[in-house]
Amino acid sequence: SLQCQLRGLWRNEQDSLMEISAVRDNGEFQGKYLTQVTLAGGCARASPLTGAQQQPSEGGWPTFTFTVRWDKFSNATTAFAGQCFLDTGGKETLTTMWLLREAVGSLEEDWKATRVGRNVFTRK
Ligand SMILES: CN1C(=O)N(C)[C@H]2CS[C@@H](CCCCC(=O)O)[C@H]21
Repeated sequence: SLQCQLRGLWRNEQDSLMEISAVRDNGEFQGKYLTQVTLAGGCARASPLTGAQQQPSEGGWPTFTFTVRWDKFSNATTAFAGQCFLDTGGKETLTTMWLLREAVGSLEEDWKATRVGRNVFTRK
Protein backbone atom coordinates (compact mmCIF):
# COMPACT_ATOMS: atom_id res chain seq x y z
CA SER A 1 0.00 0.00 0.00
CA LEU A 2 1.11 3.55 -0.52
CA GLN A 3 1.00 4.08 3.19
CA CYS A 4 4.02 3.09 5.24
CA GLN A 5 6.51 3.87 2.52
CA LEU A 6 9.42 5.19 4.58
CA ARG A 7 10.40 8.06 2.26
CA GLY A 8 10.05 11.43 3.98
CA LEU A 9 10.71 13.16 7.28
CA TRP A 10 10.14 11.44 10.65
CA ARG A 11 10.59 12.55 14.28
CA ASN A 12 10.94 10.50 17.47
CA GLU A 13 10.55 11.03 21.24
CA GLN A 14 14.07 12.45 21.51
CA ASP A 15 13.09 14.98 18.83
CA SER A 16 15.57 13.38 16.47
CA LEU A 17 14.74 13.99 12.82
CA MET A 18 15.16 11.24 10.26
CA GLU A 19 15.01 12.12 6.55
CA ILE A 20 14.70 9.08 4.29
CA SER A 21 15.34 9.38 0.56
CA ALA A 22 13.53 7.47 -2.14
CA VAL A 23 13.14 3.79 -1.33
CA ARG A 24 14.56 1.80 -4.27
CA ASP A 25 12.75 -1.13 -5.91
CA ASN A 26 14.70 -3.56 -3.76
CA GLY A 27 13.64 -1.70 -0.61
CA GLU A 28 17.02 -0.09 0.08
CA PHE A 29 17.18 3.53 1.16
CA GLN A 30 19.61 6.19 2.34
CA GLY A 31 19.05 9.23 4.48
CA LYS A 32 20.18 11.50 7.26
CA TYR A 33 19.63 11.32 11.01
CA LEU A 34 19.74 14.58 12.97
CA THR A 35 20.12 13.99 16.67
CA GLN A 36 19.34 16.67 19.28
CA VAL A 37 20.97 14.69 22.11
CA THR A 38 24.25 12.76 22.21
CA LEU A 39 26.12 10.54 24.65
CA ALA A 40 28.70 13.20 25.34
CA GLY A 41 26.13 15.99 25.49
CA GLY A 42 27.52 17.54 22.30
CA CYS A 43 25.47 19.59 19.82
CA ALA A 44 23.07 18.27 17.22
CA ARG A 45 24.65 16.64 14.16
CA ALA A 46 23.39 15.11 10.93
CA SER A 47 24.74 11.61 10.36
CA PRO A 48 24.26 9.28 7.38
CA LEU A 49 21.84 6.39 7.59
CA THR A 50 21.33 3.45 5.30
CA GLY A 51 18.76 0.70 5.43
CA ALA A 52 16.17 -1.45 3.74
CA GLN A 53 12.44 -1.99 4.10
CA GLN A 54 10.62 -5.17 3.17
CA GLN A 55 8.21 -4.86 0.29
CA PRO A 56 5.43 -7.18 1.46
CA SER A 57 3.74 -8.46 -1.70
CA GLU A 58 1.01 -10.13 0.36
CA GLY A 59 0.11 -6.83 2.04
CA GLY A 60 0.62 -6.17 5.71
CA TRP A 61 2.88 -3.56 7.19
CA PRO A 62 6.52 -3.56 6.14
CA THR A 63 9.40 -4.28 8.49
CA PHE A 64 12.66 -2.41 8.06
CA THR A 65 16.15 -1.99 9.41
CA PHE A 66 18.66 0.83 9.22
CA THR A 67 21.98 1.85 10.74
CA VAL A 68 23.26 5.29 11.63
CA ARG A 69 27.00 5.97 11.56
CA TRP A 70 27.45 8.84 14.03
CA ASP A 71 29.86 10.58 11.79
CA LYS A 72 32.78 12.75 12.92
CA PHE A 73 31.52 13.50 16.41
CA SER A 74 31.62 10.01 17.83
CA ASN A 75 32.93 6.54 17.13
CA ALA A 76 29.52 5.01 17.77
CA THR A 77 26.91 3.36 15.61
CA THR A 78 23.25 2.47 16.07
CA ALA A 79 21.25 -0.32 14.44
CA PHE A 80 17.46 0.09 14.32
CA ALA A 81 14.94 -2.63 13.47
CA GLY A 82 11.20 -2.01 13.30
CA GLN A 83 7.88 -2.05 11.54
CA CYS A 84 5.52 0.56 10.16
CA PHE A 85 1.92 0.59 11.34
CA LEU A 86 -1.12 2.60 10.32
CA ASP A 87 -3.47 3.54 13.13
CA THR A 88 -7.25 3.76 12.72
CA GLY A 89 -6.93 7.44 11.84
CA GLY A 90 -4.53 6.65 9.01
CA LYS A 91 -1.52 7.98 10.95
CA GLU A 92 1.75 6.12 10.27
CA THR A 93 3.97 5.05 13.17
CA LEU A 94 7.39 3.44 12.98
CA THR A 95 8.01 1.32 16.07
CA THR A 96 11.64 0.32 16.51
CA MET A 97 14.18 -1.17 18.85
CA TRP A 98 17.77 -0.01 18.59
CA LEU A 99 21.24 -1.08 19.68
CA LEU A 100 23.71 1.75 20.28
CA ARG A 101 27.34 0.64 20.34
CA GLU A 102 29.80 3.20 21.59
CA ALA A 103 33.55 2.79 21.44
CA VAL A 104 35.26 1.84 24.70
CA GLY A 105 38.95 1.92 25.46
CA SER A 106 39.57 -1.73 26.25
CA LEU A 107 38.11 -5.23 26.03
CA GLU A 108 37.56 -5.10 29.80
CA GLU A 109 35.08 -2.28 29.22
CA ASP A 110 33.31 -4.06 26.36
CA TRP A 111 30.52 -5.21 28.74
CA LYS A 112 29.21 -1.64 29.09
CA ALA A 113 29.49 -0.57 25.45
CA THR A 114 26.03 -1.41 24.08
CA ARG A 115 22.71 0.21 24.96
CA VAL A 116 19.29 -0.97 23.81
CA GLY A 117 16.02 0.86 23.62
CA ARG A 118 12.58 1.16 22.07
CA ASN A 119 11.70 4.17 19.93
CA VAL A 120 8.69 5.40 17.96
CA PHE A 121 8.83 7.72 14.95
CA THR A 122 5.90 9.65 13.49
CA ARG A 123 5.79 11.85 10.41
CA LYS A 124 7.14 15.37 10.96
C1 LIG B 1 19.32 10.66 19.87
N1 LIG B 1 18.94 9.26 19.97
C2 LIG B 1 17.89 8.72 19.31
O1 LIG B 1 17.19 9.34 18.47
N2 LIG B 1 17.72 7.46 19.69
C3 LIG B 1 16.65 6.59 19.19
C4 LIG B 1 18.67 7.02 20.70
C5 LIG B 1 19.48 5.86 20.16
S1 LIG B 1 20.80 6.56 19.20
C6 LIG B 1 21.01 7.88 20.39
C7 LIG B 1 21.88 9.00 19.87
C8 LIG B 1 23.32 8.57 19.79
C9 LIG B 1 24.20 9.69 19.29
C10 LIG B 1 25.60 9.20 19.06
C11 LIG B 1 26.55 9.57 20.15
O2 LIG B 1 26.14 10.36 21.04
O3 LIG B 1 27.69 9.10 20.11
C12 LIG B 1 19.59 8.29 20.85
